[in-house]
Amino acid sequence: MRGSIMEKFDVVIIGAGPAGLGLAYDLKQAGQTVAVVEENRWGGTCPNRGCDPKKVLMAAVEAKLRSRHLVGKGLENEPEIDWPSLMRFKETFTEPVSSSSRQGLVDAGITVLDGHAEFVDQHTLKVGEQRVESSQFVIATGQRPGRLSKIENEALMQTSTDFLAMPELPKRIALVGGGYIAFELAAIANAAGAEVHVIHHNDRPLKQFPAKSVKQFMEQLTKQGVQFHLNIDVTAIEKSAEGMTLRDDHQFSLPVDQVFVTAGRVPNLDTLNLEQAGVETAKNGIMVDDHLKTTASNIYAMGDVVAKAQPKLTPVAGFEAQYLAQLLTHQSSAAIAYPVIPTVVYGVPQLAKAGMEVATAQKDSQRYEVKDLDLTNWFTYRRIQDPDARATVVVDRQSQQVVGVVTMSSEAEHVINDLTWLINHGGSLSELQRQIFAYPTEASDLEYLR
Ligand SMILES: Cc1cc2nc3c(=O)[nH]c(=O)nc-3n(C[C@H](O)[C@H](O)[C@H](O)COP(=O)(O)OP(=O)(O)OC[C@H]3O[C@@H](n4cnc5c(N)ncnc54)[C@H](O)[C@@H]3O)c2cc1C
Ligand SMILES: NC(=O)c1ccc[n+]([C@@H]2O[C@H](COP(=O)([O-])OP(=O)(O)OC[C@H]3O[C@@H](n4cnc5c(N)ncnc54)[C@H](O)[C@@H]3O)[C@@H](O)[C@H]2O)c1
Repeated sequence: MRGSIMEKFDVVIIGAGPAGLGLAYDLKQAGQTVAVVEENRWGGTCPNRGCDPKKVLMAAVEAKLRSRHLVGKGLENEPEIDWPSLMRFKETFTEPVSSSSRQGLVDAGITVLDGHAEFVDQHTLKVGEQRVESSQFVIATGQRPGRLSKIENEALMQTSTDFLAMPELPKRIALVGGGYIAFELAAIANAAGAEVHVIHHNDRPLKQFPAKSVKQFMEQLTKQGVQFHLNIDVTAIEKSAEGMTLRDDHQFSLPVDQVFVTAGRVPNLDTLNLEQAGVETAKNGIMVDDHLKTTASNIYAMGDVVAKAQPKLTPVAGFEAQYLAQLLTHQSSAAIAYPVIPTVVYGVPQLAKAGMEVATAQKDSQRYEVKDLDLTNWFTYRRIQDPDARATVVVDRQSQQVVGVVTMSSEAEHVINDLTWLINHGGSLSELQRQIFAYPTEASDLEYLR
């Protein structure tokens, strides 16, 4: 059966995550006819099973660990995390997301299509039994957790989505793969009382950050109780009466109750029938040019599904949506130009970075100065008794502009936003001394970054 054909749209967006939703509203406001297709929860990864629920759980972790640092210094006890109650609190955020995201589109006059989208040809999409025609398409289908198919009984491994919806906290947890997600989920489960193991296949977990900073970060998490197992290639999971045991091909054997795969995410492109539309892909996503156009002239892609050098994050997806809104409404024809993008690994402490890699600066020491600062005794960090607070700042010797930062502390999310703003505005460290920041805060401390 050919299926019914809907009206022809100006733009059809596939995927209702932060990228898809942002673009849909902007195009509609500019007078275009727009449809959005979603096969799962409206709102996408970030508010349903990513950033937002994770950060809600992190609020309890922050309260607990920050209290721990002040026991005997004004506080008597460290609070305990009640997992079921924390999850109920999290659900007050996640539960309404899908229906309110969908309804928001309907209220704005945007057509919503529930179901899996796949291309029939360059101008036609199939959503269930419906065929949808459009002048232009935008693919914003995001990523999903990658699997480790070579591991025996791999199906026993759960994903970050399962973790963020766990009604009960298992006693012993293993996370296989040491990236952003593993470190954050480890910090949460450990603070909530589980025995937590992070297993990584080489000696460079969190490889996006300098090895020295990752070592300092791991030392903090190890002191809290997280157990790291480096250079271990898990090859099998055996189910037993007590739970399950992870093994490698050598001596490694680890009994746990639940295992999560945290070994990277893969782009959602394999079931889109992209070859029918002439859209080419690379290993890490859909190939686009510097206008986010795919190899098909009327099809664009944005957000996590794109093969790109930039980190795959919500504000990057939002930035690309804003860019495409300008391009598709002919308000701009310029190539996309990303600002410096900050990233944070959440926990207590947090590890954050922005701008030039420290290793790149170290290779050109004539041009760049790398300042390594121990912030632990600065007022901000002493006040909250942060056990270890650090910053590495890269400065261009000639212009004195700050070009890169890595920082670890309980305040790192704020420090990195302040310094990313400085980097993007070509500011120097002395610029910070000419500002009046509210005192005493982490921002007013920045004048000591000399
Ligand atoms: C555990 C976790 C924590 C994270 N924490 C952070 C964080 O702290 N900060 C941060 O910036 N980023 C974080 N991220 C990343 C962030 O969630 C993503 O960068 C962001 O959601 C990308 O937005 P997107 O719109 O490109 O894709 P998504 O949000 O993934 O949305 C894509 C949508 O497309 C739908 N879809 C896919 N295929 C089809 C199809 N064929 N037909 C119809 N619909 C389809 C999907 O169901 C999904 O709803 C985290 C991710 C995870 C998993
Ligand atoms: N705070 C944040 O901003 C945040 C938080 C979570 C996720 N994210 C986004 O989601 C993305 C995916 O996160 P992620 O942690 O899944 O991926 P990741 O790419 O950050 O880390 C996965 C790690 O697993 C390792 N690995 C791969 N195969 C393995 C194996 N067989 N055994 C052990 N280790 C293995 C990889 O070497 C890699 O270091 C991030 O890159 C980021 O874009 C961002």
